[in-house]
Amino acid sequence: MRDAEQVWFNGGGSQVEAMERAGAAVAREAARFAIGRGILMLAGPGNNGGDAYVAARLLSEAGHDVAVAALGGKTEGTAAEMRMRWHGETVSLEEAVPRPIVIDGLFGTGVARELTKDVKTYLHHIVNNAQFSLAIDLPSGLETDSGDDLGAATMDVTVAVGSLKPAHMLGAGLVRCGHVLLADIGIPVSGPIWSLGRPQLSAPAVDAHKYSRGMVLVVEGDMPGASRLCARAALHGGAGYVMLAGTGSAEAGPDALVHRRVEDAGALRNALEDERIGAVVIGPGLGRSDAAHAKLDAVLESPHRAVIDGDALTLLGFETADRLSRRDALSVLTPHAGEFGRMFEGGEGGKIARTRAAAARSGATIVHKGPDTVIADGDGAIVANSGSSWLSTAGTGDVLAGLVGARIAAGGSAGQAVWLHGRAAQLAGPAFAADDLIAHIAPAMKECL
Ligand SMILES: NC(=O)C1=CN([C@@H]2O[C@H](COP(=O)(O)OP(=O)(O)OC[C@H]3O[C@@H](n4cnc5c(N)ncnc54)[C@H](O)[C@@H]3O)[C@@H](O)[C@H]2O)[C@@H](O)CC1
Ligand SMILES: [K+]
Repeated sequence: MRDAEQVWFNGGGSQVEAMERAGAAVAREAARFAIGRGILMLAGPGNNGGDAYVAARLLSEAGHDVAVAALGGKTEGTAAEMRMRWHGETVSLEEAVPRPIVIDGLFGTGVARELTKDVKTYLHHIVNNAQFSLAIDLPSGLETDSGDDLGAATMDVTVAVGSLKPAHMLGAGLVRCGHVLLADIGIPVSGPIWSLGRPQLSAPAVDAHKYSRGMVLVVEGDMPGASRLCARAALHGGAGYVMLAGTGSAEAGPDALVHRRVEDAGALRNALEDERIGAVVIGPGLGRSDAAHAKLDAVLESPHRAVIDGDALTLLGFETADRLSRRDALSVLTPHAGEFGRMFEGGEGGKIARTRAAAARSGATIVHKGPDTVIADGDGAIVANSGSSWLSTAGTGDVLAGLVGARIAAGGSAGQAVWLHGRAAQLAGPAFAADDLIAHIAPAMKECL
């Protein structure tokens, strides 16, 4: 957004015009919710406050009852001009009395440090005593690139100005923002970071056969249930052929699943010689024995696309970037936060920046899981909000790994798998077990055809 604004200013756009548009967008949304109730507008010293003064003026002109509570200190630049154009009631934040509607324009993308105790106390008191709260651009006290909480209050609605910022989809922002509305202010925005939308998929071609649909080999581990969940998800994720390669202890599950006896890494290497394989999945229930390690080596040394999950990520540890950057074929890693930390310790910035850096170092696509899943590769990042907090149950990661295998074997993307997984969870409703999730993948896919 910062870059987009700069380009727009260079092309003759003015700060005043941008702020008028932002304030107008906020006033439009606020009016829909206010329905005649009194409005308290909180205004800070920067441009977020500038937006607030514009919105206060426009709402007041439209007949709303508006008071402004201004943060002490000097207002600068365009915001100062907008403050001068506001002729209504203004009190200090300390003096402000809560009103039914609160609009928070204290700080936006410019918040640079923890809110002071005083500001935080007043802000929370006012928001908690309002019937409805709306944040301009971001809840004040939410760090824009990481979603870190620097003292923000939880809002009902946040009007994102011009584009979504990472904090609308990451970390504490998931709770603090409430419902996010995106207001177009006529400034074109583009960049390498996206939010995940519903993918467009197509039905198999008329001449499709099981191998052209994508063959997925799932390496069975010490916990056969996990491998089986993964393989079943791959079947329902659209793969044409799914083979579970192991010692047969997982021999159960749908008859469509092909079991191949693979005792050790040597046998796995033989199985991996099949050129028809579209993707290999290793990690779900794999275990961390020497035998598991040897199987992982066999997969990494194969020329196939690979999905690396669970124990396989822990086995790789700090060698991940080194080993994966030597692979020619696509590798997709699906770590949760703990596994990510064991592979790529440290790293600067928020989840998006850290995941992009790890993708650049390893050459892999990284699906950094959580309620704010970040999918990064060399081209950029896509952020996905999970779809359902009920996904926080054992086995859902195995299902995702199988789905990623199915989609990349079919020439699709990890993002498709993440979307299908989240949507299947929504369709499954509350308190599902990972097994049940699989039955909802096909209905989720139907929405993409
Ligand atoms: N640049 C533009 O022309 C546009 C900016 N827009 C608005 O401008 C916002 C960004 O404006 P700014 O960059 O001025 O930044 P903000 O208005 O978010 O905040 C910056 C100000 O807050 C102070 N500050 C930061 N953290 C603080 C803390 N913890 N305690 C006390 N003071 C603190 C800073 O010293 C600075 O004065 C966006 O979020 C959006 O609302 C919109 O008007 C659209 C156009
Ligand atoms: K704000």
